Amino acid sequence: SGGGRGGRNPLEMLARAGQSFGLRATSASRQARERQGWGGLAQLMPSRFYNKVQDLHHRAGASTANPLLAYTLIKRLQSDWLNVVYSTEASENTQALKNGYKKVEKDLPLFEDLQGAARALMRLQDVYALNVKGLVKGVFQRASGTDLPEIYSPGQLFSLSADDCFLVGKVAYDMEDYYHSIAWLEEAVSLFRLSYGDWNTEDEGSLEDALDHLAFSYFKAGNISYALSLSREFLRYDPTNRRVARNVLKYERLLVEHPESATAEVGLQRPNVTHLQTRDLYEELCQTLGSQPTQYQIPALHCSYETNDSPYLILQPVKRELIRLQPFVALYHDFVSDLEAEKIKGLAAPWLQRSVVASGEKQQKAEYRISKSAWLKDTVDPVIVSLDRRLAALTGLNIRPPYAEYLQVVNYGLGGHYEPHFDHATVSNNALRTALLFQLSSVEAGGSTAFIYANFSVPVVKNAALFWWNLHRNGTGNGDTLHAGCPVLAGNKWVANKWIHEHGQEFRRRCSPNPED
Ligand SMILES: O=C(O)CCC(=O)C(=O)O
Ligand SMILES: [Fe+2]
Repeated sequence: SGGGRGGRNPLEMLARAGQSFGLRATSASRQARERQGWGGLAQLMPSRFYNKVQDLHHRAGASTANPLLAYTLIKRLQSDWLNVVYSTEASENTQALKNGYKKVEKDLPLFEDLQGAARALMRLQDVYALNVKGLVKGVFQRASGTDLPEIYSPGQLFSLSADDCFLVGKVAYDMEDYYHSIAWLEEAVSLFRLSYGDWNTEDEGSLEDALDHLAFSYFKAGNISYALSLSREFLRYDPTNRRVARNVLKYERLLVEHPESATAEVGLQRPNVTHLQTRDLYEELCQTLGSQPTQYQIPALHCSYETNDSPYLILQPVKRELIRLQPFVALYHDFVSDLEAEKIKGLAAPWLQRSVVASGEKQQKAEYRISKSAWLKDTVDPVIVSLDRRLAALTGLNIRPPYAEYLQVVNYGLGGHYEPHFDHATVSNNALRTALLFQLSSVEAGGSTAFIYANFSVPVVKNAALFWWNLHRNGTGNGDTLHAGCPVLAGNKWVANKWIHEHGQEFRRRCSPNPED
C-alpha cells in the first residue's frame, strides 16, 4: 500500500504543533491543537511537563504578544521538547508500556479475530440491508429501496472513525471483495479527508492508504475514471510515490484507448456465495417474520397446555404454541426457567470452542457457522438431568445416549450466525429425527431462526424451546426443514441444541410408509 504516512516522527509532530500554535490561543485553534497528536505524546512524557504545556495552551488570552510567552514557546519547541523526548524517563515510560502490553498480549484478540469482526459488520450490512453511510454514523437504517423501519436503535449513537472504516475496507480488499471494500473505503476516505493533518497514534491507516486502496478497488470494479481521480488526489499528498504515478499513467492510457469506459455504469455485485442458493429468501426472513399465518387462517395453529399423558407434566403442563403443521414446528414457552438458563450457560462457558460443521468424515470451522459451542453431559449437573426428564416426558422419546446427543450449548456473538442447513444430514448413519432448540437468552435485534422453504422465521423467545421433526415418519429427511440462525445484530444469543436420533424410538413413535407424514 502507499507509503507516506504523515507524522509518525515525533519531531514532525512538534513542528506541526508549533505551526498551529499561531499567534493567539483561541478556543478553535486549541481544539485543533488537541487533535494534533499531543495525546499520543502524553504517554511518553512526564505528566508534569504535559500538564504545564496543556495549561499554557489552554490559558485564555495567552498570546505571543507577551515576550515572556513568546520566548518560552520558542524555547519549548527548540529545547524543552527535545530534552523530554530523548530523556531516559521517556524511554522508561515506553518500556513500562511495552512490558505491560506484553503481559496481556496472549489474552488479546488475534488478527484473525479482528478480521472476523470486520466480516461480521459486512455480514450485518448485507443480511439486514443496512446502509454503510448510516452504519458508520451509528444508525442502523436500511439501504435505499426498502421501506422497512430501522431495525435497531441503540440507546446512544456510536460512530466509527476513519481508521475503523479503513480496516473493514482493507479486510474486504484483501479478500478481493471490491463490493465491500469500495463501500467502506469511501467512508474512510471521506473521514480521513475531514481530519487531514491530525494524526492519531493508534491509527493503522491514513488518507493516502485509503485513497490507494479505494482507487485500486474502483479500477478492479471497472471504474477507471474514478480510480484515476483518486490516484491523482493521492499524488497531491505524496507526489514522490512512483507506483501510484505509474498507475495514473496506466489509467490515463486506458481511458484514451477505451473512452467508453469513462462513462460506463459499473454495477458492482455482492460477491456471490455459491453454496447459498436461497440467499435472498434467507435474508428476507432474517429481516421479517415471513409469512406467518394466524390462527384465524389455520385454526389448527393454536396454543395449548401439553401433558403428553405423562404424570410428570400433569401439575405443570408445557405451554405449546403451534407455529406450523408442515413441517411441524412448535414453540414451548417457559420450557426452562431463568435460573436453569443461567446455570446451563455458566456450566458451558469454560468449555466454549469455535463451532465446527461436518465436512465428510471430519469436523471443521466454517464461515457459514460462526458461534462457539460446548457439549454438556447429563452427569455434569442435576439441572441437565431435570431438563432431560422434562424433555422425555414431553416428547415421549428415548433421549438416553446413544439415542440422543448430549446437550450442545451455543453462543453467538458479534454477527454470529448459522446459514441455511439441514440438521438431519449431519449424521449420516444415524439420522437426527428431532431438533430442540432451547433459547437461553434474548437478543436485542436479529438472531431469529428462519425456515427457508417453509417461509417463516421465529424470533428468539427467552426460555422457550423450539421443536421440529427433521425426518418424515418413513425415516427420510424432510426437505422443508431447511433452517438457519440469522446473524445476531445486537446482543448475545445463547441457545442449547438437543438432537434426538431415529434409532431407539422404534416403539415410541410410529413410522409410516407415507412419505408425506
Ligand atoms: O441458532 C439457531 O437459531 C439455529 C441453530 C441451528 O440450526 C443448529 O445449531 O443446528
Ligand atoms: Fe440446525
